[in-house]
Amino acid sequence: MIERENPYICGRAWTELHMLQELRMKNPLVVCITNNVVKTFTANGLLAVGASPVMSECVEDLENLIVHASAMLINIGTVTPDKFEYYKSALRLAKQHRVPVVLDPVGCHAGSYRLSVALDLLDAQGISLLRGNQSEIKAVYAALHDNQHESSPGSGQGVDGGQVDDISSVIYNLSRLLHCPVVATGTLDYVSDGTRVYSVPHGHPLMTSVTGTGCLLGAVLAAFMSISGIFFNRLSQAEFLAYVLAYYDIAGERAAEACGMLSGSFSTAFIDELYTMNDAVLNEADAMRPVIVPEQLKVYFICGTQDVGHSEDTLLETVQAACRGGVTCFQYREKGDNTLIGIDKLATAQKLKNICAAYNVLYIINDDVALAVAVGADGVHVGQEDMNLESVRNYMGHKVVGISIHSQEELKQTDIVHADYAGIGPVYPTGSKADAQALCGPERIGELQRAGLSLPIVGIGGITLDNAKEVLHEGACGVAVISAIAGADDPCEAAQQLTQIFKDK
Ligand SMILES: Nc1ncnc2c1ncn2[C@@H]1O[C@H](COP(=O)(O)OP(=O)(O)OP(=O)(O)O)[C@@H](O)[C@H]1O
Ligand SMILES: Cc1ncsc1CCO
Ligand SMILES: [Mg+2]
Repeated sequence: MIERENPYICGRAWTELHMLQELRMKNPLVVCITNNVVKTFTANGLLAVGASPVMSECVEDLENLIVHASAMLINIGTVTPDKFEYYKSALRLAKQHRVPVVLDPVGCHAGSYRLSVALDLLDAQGISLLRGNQSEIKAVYAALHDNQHESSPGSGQGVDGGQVDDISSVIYNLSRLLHCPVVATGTLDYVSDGTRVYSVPHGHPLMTSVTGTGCLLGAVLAAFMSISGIFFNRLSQAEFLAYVLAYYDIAGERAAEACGMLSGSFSTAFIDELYTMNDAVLNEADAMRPVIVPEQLKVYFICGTQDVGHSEDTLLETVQAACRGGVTCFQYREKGDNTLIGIDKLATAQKLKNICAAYNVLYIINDDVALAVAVGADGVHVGQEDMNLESVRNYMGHKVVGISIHSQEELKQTDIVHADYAGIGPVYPTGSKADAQALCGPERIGELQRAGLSLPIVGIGGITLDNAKEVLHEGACGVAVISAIAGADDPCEAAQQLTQIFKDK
């Protein structure tokens, strides 16, 4: 986290994260129902992190343990029909006792029996987090999304996986389908809570040269799930999990150095690093990076009190209705005469954050970087006239940064590496922006892409149900609207109709 004074929090800065300290203080009991290959490594790894492991193999035993359990891991690595029955009973017991469960669908890309086991467990609705390598996660998504699993012959691979091209979209969509966060590991790790997506640029290839680093990660994530609640006023679920991944992967990097790059010694060195690491590493490192997937930008609603008769109540009602209608992203933009400032703006921004959180809607603040940091928004959107992009990135850290671009000249002047998505417009005439630039038409989107703009793009300005499709056909991932929703008689219905254009695109 960045240490910097913020006018909205009266000179206070972010305090440090103490995730490891909390975990070690709690010393959570993690019940592991795991495969025969990795039991000792998993138990030693959990002890090194500061959790208390117990491996359990039958319901009679689990009925006693569950009363004291803080978390559970179900890893299907050496599944048998009998064990499958046990997993189902374990899941039922965990649900009864409100114990969070991490599912590791080991090898489900390699064999259809494993896949059907993983799908049945997910179908039972008690899984709190799904963690697999990228190939496993992709197999689960393909089965649920395309109904492919019955005929799938398997990949012909072992339990290890490869890289998957569109893995960030896969985990975002899968997390929304399953209503639980999803972690996919590989060269980069990815996590989504169905609202945000982060990549974690850490780890070491040696982590794949010993078996069980993924399996242990599932157990470590389970341990951290047991303390996640105390961080939710500061971190989203996705950020919390990304910090756990960063901790784990940085331990892998340090272990690779320490063991002289030898795979046999790596396991021991890795346990040592998990044991000696402290919270300082999370407060300094480039722990995670934001990822914007096209689906997050589909229907992007922008609103402030100026758009709804200067009434805070109407603003909150309108945003709630839009969220109910299915918008994927909301930007709080308070701009113009007689709009909210200072403490009033802060209070409204906080209420809007709570509404977005309740509906899995990405929450972005317009222009006001300090406000975005103060309320812990998911990101900020800035124009060409605002703070320069590199400063915005430094201030926002791993949060999303959006930038408005109107022309090729502006694209050339923009330090685009610091942005995560671009807003392009005005594509059509609009009455919602007093200082709007010259009309650029939807063609500008394709033109800027051909000129090298590779960020996800949202079109903006005068977009309605009637012209929205042209904007998508030009290459935008989504449409940003103000009046099409805020000015509608029924904002919920207006939002719903805009989401429909993606169904028959
Ligand atoms: N090429 C790589 N470079 C850096 N780190 C990697 C690489 N591949 C995997 N990792 C790290 O290794 C750990 C395990 O991920 P992996 O995807 O190998 O899991 P897995 O296949 O389920 O492992 P297993 O089933 O053997 O336990 C993660 O922390 C991940 O970040
Ligand atoms: C190698 C292997 N086979 C089944 S489980 C397992 C451990 C890594 O997932
Ligand atoms: Mg695995």
